[in-house]
Amino acid sequence: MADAIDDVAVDLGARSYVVRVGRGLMARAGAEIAPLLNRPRVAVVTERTVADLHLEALRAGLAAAGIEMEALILPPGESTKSWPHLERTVEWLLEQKVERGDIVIALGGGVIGDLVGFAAAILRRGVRFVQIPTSLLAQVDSSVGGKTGINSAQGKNLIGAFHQPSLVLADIDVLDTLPPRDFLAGYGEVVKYGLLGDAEYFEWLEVNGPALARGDKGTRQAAVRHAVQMKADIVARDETEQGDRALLNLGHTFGHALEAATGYSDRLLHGEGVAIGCLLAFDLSARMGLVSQEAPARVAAHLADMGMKRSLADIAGELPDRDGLIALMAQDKKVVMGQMRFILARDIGDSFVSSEVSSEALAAVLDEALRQR
Ligand SMILES: NC(=O)c1ccc[n+]([C@@H]2O[C@H](COP(=O)([O-])OP(=O)(O)OC[C@H]3O[C@@H](n4cnc5c(N)ncnc54)[C@H](O)[C@@H]3O)[C@@H](O)[C@H]2O)c1
Ligand SMILES: O=C(O)C(=O)C[C@@H](O)[C@H](O)[C@H](O)COP(=O)(O)O
Ligand SMILES: [Zn+2]
Repeated sequence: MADAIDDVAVDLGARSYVVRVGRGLMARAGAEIAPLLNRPRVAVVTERTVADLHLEALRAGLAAAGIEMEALILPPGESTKSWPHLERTVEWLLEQKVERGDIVIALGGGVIGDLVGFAAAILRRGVRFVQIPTSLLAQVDSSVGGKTGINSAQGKNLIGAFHQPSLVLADIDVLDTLPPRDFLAGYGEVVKYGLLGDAEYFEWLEVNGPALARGDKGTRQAAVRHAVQMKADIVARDETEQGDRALLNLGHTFGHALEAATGYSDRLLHGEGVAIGCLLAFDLSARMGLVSQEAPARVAAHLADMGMKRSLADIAGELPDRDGLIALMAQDKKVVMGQMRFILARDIGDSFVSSEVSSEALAAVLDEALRQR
């Protein structure tokens, strides 16, 4: 069923595009994408879980506008964001004779969006692509803003490019099939928006998070639209992260190190690492006297209410020691002249980028977090 669609513009001059958020967009995908096409065919890259649930709906939506599609189906999971699958994707797109004027479609969560966006960025030195995000995380975050790439054993997303999509179709109905764990991981990024720059949104989430988790469609559409609007505003100000965009990295210096430490496996999903990392960033800010102790307590209480992972104790198996974690954090892309930069908080909804983090405070926060395991 097609209800009202919310359009969020990402204003980037010649690279501007629209993020459409609403119900029934998959069935209308052909009509939405047709104006971008030079010829009525597209190449779709997806993964097995999403393909089994949603690929035929996309095929039908495209066929309704006379558009043919070929599909490549990759394995699901974070380890797909890697050189072997990038190579396979690029070679397949070349076999399909995808031309510079064609459109590639990324149908899936953030793993597929990041991988396929990067493949599109390097294919014939750049072809256009459309994001059809199917996870909560991908709808509120990864499908917007043009960060694309793959992981390295050295660290998260260390190989990639900025390559903006030409259109994003966030059909909120596809989230009906998302497993609870993946919903909560995506919710980690949702909460991040409130924490980094919008205390009212955080308050709204404290009230409405449970309805969102229960699948209420009005709440879902409002939550996704607001997050996308926040991201669009930040990206429009700072497309390539020279300044403000780094705020979107709240929790990620910790989270990415934990993902590398757990081998990009399902021991820790990206959004879970972000939620744990946000709380660690608030703990660090409190230890540095930047924010009151009540703030991290309130963040922890909301994560607990939602049944989310929130501490290192929630990660199964071995973790590196404090220095091992700091070594992983030192590969972060925000490092400047060897100095780590963190997103810290003055309050809920008031974060900032800082290179002035005392190594004693960082060590103390990590020691405390590791002691709780
Ligand atoms: N580019 C960016 O700005 C950006 C932002 C945030 C995160 N990311 C990246 O996104 C990735 C995480 O994204 P994710 O959480 O979507 O992971 P994901 O793509 O692995 O999807 C999560 C899980 O949900 C399943 N799934 C997806 N859609 C489904 C649906 N509709 N129904 C049932 N199952 C479904 C997938 O098969 C997978 O098992 C990480 O690699 C992270 O680094 C990128
Ligand atoms: O879009 C951004 O900018 C973000 O930082 C969003 C993050 O949620 C996302 O995980 C991003 O991929 C992290 O970027 P990275 O530059 O730290 O790899
Ligand atoms: Zn993220």
